[in-house]
Amino acid sequence: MSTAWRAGCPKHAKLAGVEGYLGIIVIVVVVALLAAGGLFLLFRPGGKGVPPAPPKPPVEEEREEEAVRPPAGEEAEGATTTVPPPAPVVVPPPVKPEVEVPPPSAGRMVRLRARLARSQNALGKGLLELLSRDRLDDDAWDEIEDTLITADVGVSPARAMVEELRTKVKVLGTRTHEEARGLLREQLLAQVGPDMDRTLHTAPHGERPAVVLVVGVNGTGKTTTTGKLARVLIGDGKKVVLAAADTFRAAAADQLQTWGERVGAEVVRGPEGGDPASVAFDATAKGITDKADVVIVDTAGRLHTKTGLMDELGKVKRVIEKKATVDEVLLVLDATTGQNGMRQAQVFAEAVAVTGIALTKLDGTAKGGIVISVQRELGVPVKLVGLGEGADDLAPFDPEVFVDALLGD
Ligand SMILES: Nc1nc2c(ncn2[C@@H]2O[C@H](COP(=O)(O)OP(=O)(O)OP(=O)(O)O)[C@@H](O)[C@H]2O)c(=O)[nH]1
Repeated sequence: MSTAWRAGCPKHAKLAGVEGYLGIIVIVVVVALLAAGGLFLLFRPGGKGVPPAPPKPPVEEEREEEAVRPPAGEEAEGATTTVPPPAPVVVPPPVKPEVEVPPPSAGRMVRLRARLARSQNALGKGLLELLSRDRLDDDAWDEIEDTLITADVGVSPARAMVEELRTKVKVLGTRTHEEARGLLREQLLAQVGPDMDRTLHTAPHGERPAVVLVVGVNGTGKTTTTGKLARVLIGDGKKVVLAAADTFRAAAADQLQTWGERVGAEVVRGPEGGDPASVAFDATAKGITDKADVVIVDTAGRLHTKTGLMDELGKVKRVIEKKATVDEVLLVLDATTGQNGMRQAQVFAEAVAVTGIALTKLDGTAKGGIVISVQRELGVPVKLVGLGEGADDLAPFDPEVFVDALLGD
């Protein structure tokens, strides 16, 4: 039945009216349901209206991600997120080694006297024991002489000492331990030479610094002594420039550089294998410009031929003397090398006019007598002694403190 037909019949017209109402109600309900659904979707917790709080990944992960994030230019094409520019990299300023203020040198040997314990036992105590005997026959005197020779005193100084002691003991007759000690002290001191001039000449000459040339065989402690000496002088209030003129070994220059940085001394160095004289010249010039008090020149200690050595050290000295005066030529000698070391030292002494000896490693030998023999053979005073590997283990040599340390209290 068509709709036109239903409208024509009254029953059907009533029915059509009811159907119309129902349709409207259905439409209203559907619309209401749709509206409610939409509102629900819009306002449900976490819905589009309230942006979800960004998930908080663990802090560690975030850092890792940052670490691998490529630089802005390398971002993948098409990426829409804007990455903040990388934070500027802060490069910490180079750490300057702390400059140490060394203690002044006065009284150092007294502080270090315990380091002579080895020599004390072998030389001092041994001799004192022999000399304190009631009866001193020829054998006892021979033993005294042997003890002196074994301790590197040297044959002729040992004989001279025994002769003197024999005469004194005869006059004195029986002696107490104290008297024997007094006798020995007097004799040892006479041999060490209490009146020798041991001044280290480091006073500047007007505008020009004093120059100290350090020579000696490699391994004797030359570079270490140069560094320690710089500390001694700086501790005494002087301004120091160091010259790394041992250009044959880069390690020697590095070692000196480290010393310089620690104590606050400028270090002048040249290219490896370069001319040592040119480094010495530059350092002297720097000493003048910087108004330094002292320039210390660490030279190479290659023991080739005497002529070669003479030429090399002679040139270094001549070149320095174009600008200043060489006030000291310090020969570094290792006390533990005995007669062999002495022969090598002699070659240096013949090549250059040595003015003083720095006797190193005196703490490592029982043969303290080397102080006596080296002065006698080279004819120059021991001015400095090395009594350990520490930075402040170099002391101006003091004969009385030395002899007292040998004999013990
Ligand atoms: N026990 C002791 N060791 C010392 C003393 N002086 C130096 N030394 C040590 O001796 C060694 C050699 O010292 P260096 O200064 O390198 O010797 P060098 O003569 O300059 O030798 P090169 O650098 O090869 O030219 C180092 O280990 C020093 O620490 C000292 O008085 N006592």
